[in-house]
Amino acid sequence: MGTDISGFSRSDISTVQSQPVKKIAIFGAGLIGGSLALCWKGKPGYRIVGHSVNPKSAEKYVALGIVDEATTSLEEAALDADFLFVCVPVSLLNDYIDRLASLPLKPGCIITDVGSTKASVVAHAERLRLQGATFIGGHPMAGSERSGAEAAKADLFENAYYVLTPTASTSPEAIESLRELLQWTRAKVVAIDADSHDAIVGAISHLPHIIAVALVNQVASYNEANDLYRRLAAGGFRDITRIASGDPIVWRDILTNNRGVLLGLLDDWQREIDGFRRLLEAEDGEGIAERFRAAGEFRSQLPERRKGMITSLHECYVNVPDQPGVIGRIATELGQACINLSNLHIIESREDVPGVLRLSFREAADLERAVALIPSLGYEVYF
Ligand SMILES: NC(=O)c1ccc[n+]([C@@H]2O[C@H](COP(=O)([O-])OP(=O)(O)OC[C@H]3O[C@@H](n4cnc5c(N)ncnc54)[C@H](O)[C@@H]3O)[C@@H](O)[C@H]2O)c1
Ligand SMILES: O=C(O)C(=O)C[C@]1(C(=O)O)C=C[C@@H](O)C=C1
Repeated sequence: MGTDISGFSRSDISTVQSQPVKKIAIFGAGLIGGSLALCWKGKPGYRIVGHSVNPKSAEKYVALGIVDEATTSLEEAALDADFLFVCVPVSLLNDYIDRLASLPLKPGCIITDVGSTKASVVAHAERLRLQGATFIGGHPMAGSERSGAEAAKADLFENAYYVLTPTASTSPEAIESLRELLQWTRAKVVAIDADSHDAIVGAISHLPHIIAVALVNQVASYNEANDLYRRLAAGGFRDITRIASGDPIVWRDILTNNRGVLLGLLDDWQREIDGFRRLLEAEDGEGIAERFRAAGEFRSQLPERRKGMITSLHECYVNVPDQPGVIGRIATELGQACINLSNLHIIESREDVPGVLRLSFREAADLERAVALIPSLGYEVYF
């Protein structure tokens, strides 16, 4: 098995587990791969193995507590994995999928990626016709201008959308299995086709990155003659340009991969800017105000991400057998003991397989009392 670089082991979790532990392999535990790993790390029933081509990075993944084990061997990471997340820059995705496809993979395993563009990787995996494995394209619609394992955060995806791009040949069972695993990210999982994904994400993510970078570079060129540009830059400039600090390689790959979509979007952008230019030339103040009104109205309809709302809850996990009435019994016993349960979530529910319940409480005292009560009902409880 993969080299446990730090000697860290999750045997504490696996010994109390009655169901088979699922192995999740993360190829490239940077900002996105590392944040995903943290969603499952330490949760009952999962073992997270990180892969990096660089031994120092693999060591860092373990030292930062992002994964249980890490290895520089692609084969070791992939061996027996139930889920394989390819989290490297877009230009490397097809190559990783080729290499994974050439390895002895666990029958029924799911390979997915997190790339910001979907059409090319989905078409590539489709052409490859993986033996015994299913590829499902994925893209969490959350991120940051930071990069690397140090920037990874367990709550990065909370309440964000997580797009899956299955094709007509993807089995519904495989989609469901991936959806179920992604529940731990607390993202809202949606499925759309890869081409629509690239068209939409081109407009709401890739084009804004180009605009931010162009604007920063325009101002930087004025600043060469006068440092006051930089020093006076305030909230407006910072707000619109935060994303210009994104990782150059990650963004090089995204933009070149979505080139066709972006060239069309840049034509539209040029028309939009030309429209502004005409309003200014005509000194059409009302026209300008109207553009602001329309933009403000659309912007006010953007979905609000209520991040951090759920993480303030106190939670525990309970192993439950696959028997009718068990969930109701636990909820009733907690109610009778006046323990306020704020949420109950079934993490795993398949015929003949024990399930895991996630119980959430607003008050730490309620959690403590539940943890004391539940073992007396005959169920294992852990955090
Ligand atoms: N940054 C974002 O906001 C964001 C959001 C959603 C999805 N994505 C996508 O996620 C993927 C990873 O991006 P990230 O932001 O986590 O970047 P990152 O730089 O934080 O992580 C990239 C990972 O890939 C590895 N890697 C880089 N070059 C490599 C190479 N030549 N060979 C092997 N491994 C290599 C790095 O070691 C690192 O682990 C990209 O495909 C990106 O499009 C990014
Ligand atoms: O918040 C940021 O910094 C991001 O750039 C995140 C962002 C985006 O454009 O919204 C960037 C790339 C993605 O693939 C998904 C999300």
